[in-house]
Amino acid sequence: MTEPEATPPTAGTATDESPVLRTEGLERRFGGLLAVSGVDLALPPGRTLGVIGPNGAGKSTLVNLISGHLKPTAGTVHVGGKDLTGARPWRVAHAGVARTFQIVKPFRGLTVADNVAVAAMFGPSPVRTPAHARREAAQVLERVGLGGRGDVPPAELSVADARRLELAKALALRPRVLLLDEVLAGLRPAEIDPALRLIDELRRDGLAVLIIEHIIQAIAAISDEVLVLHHGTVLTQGPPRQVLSDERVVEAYLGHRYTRKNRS
Ligand SMILES: Nc1ncnc2c1ncn2[C@@H]1O[C@H](COP(=O)(O)OP(=O)(O)OP(=O)(O)O)[C@@H](O)[C@H]1O
Repeated sequence: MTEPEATPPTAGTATDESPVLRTEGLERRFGGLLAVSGVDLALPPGRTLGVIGPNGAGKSTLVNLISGHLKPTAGTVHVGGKDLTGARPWRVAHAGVARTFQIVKPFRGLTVADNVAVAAMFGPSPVRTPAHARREAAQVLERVGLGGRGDVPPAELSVADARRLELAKALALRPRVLLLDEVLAGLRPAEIDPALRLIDELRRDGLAVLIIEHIIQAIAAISDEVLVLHHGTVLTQGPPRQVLSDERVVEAYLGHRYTRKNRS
């Protein structure tokens, strides 16, 4: 019998790496409502998972269960092989998971740079001096395109810059997993492409990215896989092209206007 020809590994992909984030049977009930039910996901470093679904599908609840802002009623969350099911947010952050919030949450009394420096000081690495934290903050602000805005109060930022600050605070924690909850919301069309490029650069640097987003073209452009939530359960998961043409996804979420527009 002849041996099958070996297929060389694809450069730059991380499919063979073990997942840095894994959930199994994740569930959250609110009284009689099953907001999230039986969600299994496995996200390796250097990959982006897009999470989509109708309003109320359970997307933010899923992120809150991973980040420790909500406790699951069943199931598990592992980060880097460590069981963090039901752990508090600071423990999850120390294990390398950072997140942004749908509604931005800066410390209003601090400058933009100090908001990021505070995040840097609470990161998983050993205690840093304020001067060190400020230097890190300056680097992160540069990276997200807020280099010249460190001295202003967050209230003076535009919607796009406020979202950049939210991302900078997450990155200052030096995470391995980045959870992005609608970071593109409120951005003007011209601001979306640079934001997507930045997220993709972070993925190429080795971060595992989970992004919730309603802008389907954006999700399709940057996700390696798309997971569709519907009534709290996974309707389907797979490569963007396959998922976005799935009749069940069209029926439950996208609508036929989307498919007609994208076929023409
Ligand atoms: N703290 C809570 N208490 C009770 N019900 C909640 C709570 N948080 C969320 N829910 C309910 O759980 C379900 C899932 O909500 P979730 O916010 O996760 O949906 P979503 O997919 O993020 O929606 P959207 O796209 O509108 O942000 C909804 O029915 C919501 O009303």
